[in-house]
Amino acid sequence: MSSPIYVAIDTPDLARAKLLAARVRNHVGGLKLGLEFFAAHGQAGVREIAAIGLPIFLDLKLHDIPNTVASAVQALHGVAPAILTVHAAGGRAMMEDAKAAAPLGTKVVAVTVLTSLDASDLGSIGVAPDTHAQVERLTALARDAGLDGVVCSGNEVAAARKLWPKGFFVVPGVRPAGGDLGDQKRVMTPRQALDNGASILVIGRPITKAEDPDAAARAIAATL
Ligand SMILES: O=c1ccn([C@@H]2O[C@H](COP(=O)(O)O)[C@@H](O)[C@H]2O)c(=O)[nH]1
Repeated sequence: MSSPIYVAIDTPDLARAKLLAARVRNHVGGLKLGLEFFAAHGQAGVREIAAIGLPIFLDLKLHDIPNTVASAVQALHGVAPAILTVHAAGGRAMMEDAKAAAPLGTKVVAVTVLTSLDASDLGSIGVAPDTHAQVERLTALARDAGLDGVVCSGNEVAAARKLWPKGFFVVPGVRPAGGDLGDQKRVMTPRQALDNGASILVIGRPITKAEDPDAAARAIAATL
């Protein structure tokens, strides 16, 4: 079985992205490319990283009116990522149209509550300050819209899976015990996140900022 670890290759530097991907490729299950990389290198860059041979998770977190999101998803057929993200807050119609426009075989998953937010952040944007309730609400919406799964933190993944036993659960905000949190607020260790029901773990800086990224990836994999 392949590793549940997807490494977030968050850099606008193509040469560094390729180097990081090559260094970790034997210890992880996939590579995640996000806004930082896509804004700098677009689909041509995604194809260069995909050539390494691991599944690509394209984390664009699309959030717009349904027609715009569906057109953007349609335009991604040239790279056909294994996983693609939209924001659940875009609503049911947006998620339905995104899934309908996606290439066959691409899992479309919805971001519920960003792992960089806590209850008081939700309050500050006019949402009831309860991250669990908001994740549950948006998980049910994504399920009913026909998506493949959701993104949430390890704190909510067990409750989300209860609502959607066959869903695909992506968990970022993953830190080895005692690791630097950076801007993440809802975090969990890799082992705990898997035990709680994560399908895959997204791990960036604990690997990419380590002095020896392959050793860091190996060490995390050994805890699973
Ligand atoms: O809620 C979310 C959704 C996506 N992410 C992304 O995951 C990685 C995490 O990187 P770390 O360096 O391990 O913190 C990053 O690419 C985010 O864009 C998230 O963190 N939380």
